[in-house]
Amino acid sequence: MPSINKESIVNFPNIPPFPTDVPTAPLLQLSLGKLLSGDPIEFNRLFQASVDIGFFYLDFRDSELGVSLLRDTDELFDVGKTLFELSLEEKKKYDFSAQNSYFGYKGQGAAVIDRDGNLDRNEFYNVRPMTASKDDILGISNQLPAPSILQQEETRTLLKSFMLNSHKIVTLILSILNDKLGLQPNTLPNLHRQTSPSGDQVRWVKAPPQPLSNRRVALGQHTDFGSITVLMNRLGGLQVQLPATDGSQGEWVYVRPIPGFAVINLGDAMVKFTNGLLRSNIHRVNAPPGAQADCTRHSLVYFARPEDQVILRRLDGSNIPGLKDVEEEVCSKEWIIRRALGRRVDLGKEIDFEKAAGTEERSRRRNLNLRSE
Ligand SMILES: O=C(O)CCC(=O)C(=O)O
Ligand SMILES: [Fe+2]
Repeated sequence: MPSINKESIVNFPNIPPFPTDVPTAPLLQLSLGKLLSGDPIEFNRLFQASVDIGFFYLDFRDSELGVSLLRDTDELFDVGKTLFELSLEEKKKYDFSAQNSYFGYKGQGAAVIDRDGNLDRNEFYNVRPMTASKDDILGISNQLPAPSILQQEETRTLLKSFMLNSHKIVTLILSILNDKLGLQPNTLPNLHRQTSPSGDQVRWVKAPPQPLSNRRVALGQHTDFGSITVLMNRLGGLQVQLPATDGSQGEWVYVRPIPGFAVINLGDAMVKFTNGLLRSNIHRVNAPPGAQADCTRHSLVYFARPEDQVILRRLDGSNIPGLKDVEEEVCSKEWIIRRALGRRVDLGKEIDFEKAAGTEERSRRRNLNLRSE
């Protein structure tokens, strides 16, 4: 058993407890240690969670890989706090959306979150991938300017470690799903090589406390546009929409952050690769519940997305349902740009809310693959 000496692995320091009287999502808690050791029961649970809701907890405490990620997460939370403390004027220098890039900074209120035109209430900072072969966190294609904290050697080493280790987890999950889907060996991992250009990124999210009289959703409901998301949360606020069983709107429930665990979810690419067998569930970030609402909420996310040129369409696996309709031919890069920038209000373009949508309609439909128990 790896040694655990960081307090945040046992509890989250300096934040009020998550309340006990709000509805929470009954997500499966999987063990990274068991997945790494090839436990077939844990493989089955992973597949089931991916079909049923597309969200699960992953216990990072029981393997060296997981503990290393928890340590990096603690330090990267601190980097994120310092990063967002820069002046707005400075941060805006790193907003590259006008260049059709979704890397860098997104200010609060830069995107619409619903059809009524309400604006988001959080800042993002997205960094480019670190590849195993190229020693540059800020680009495997063209390098973007970055604030000095991200250029420091220490931060780069930390980001490199976090990206490489997160991607190991992503590759493990993809290989397990690959085999359950009856795909040729390594089909899914080979569409996500960290050495190729892709939309992989690390994101820091910051949402300040909202005014008492007007607390609402900060990050609008969405499905993630990539393949696998590794999310590190401390404060509540994340909510998933449970699959509805009777055609009505599913209930919104909180995902309670658990110390030592990541929240993993599947994105649109997995829906498209499997013709809807796997689920990319709708989620959003609401004001944190109870006393937590008075705190500033930070989160750290690793997004793994298919390589830029990969076409998002059904893969030929023996357990993947056949197609009834003709599929749209869209590559990963185009899909990500459409989704990531399609709801930005600061680009001088008219917003077509529906056009920037993902696989929500599929997620909203009752998943016919749901077990009947
Ligand atoms: O901050 C969170 O908990 C979730 C963020 C999220 O869903 C996203 O960035 O796609
Ligand atoms: Fe998300």
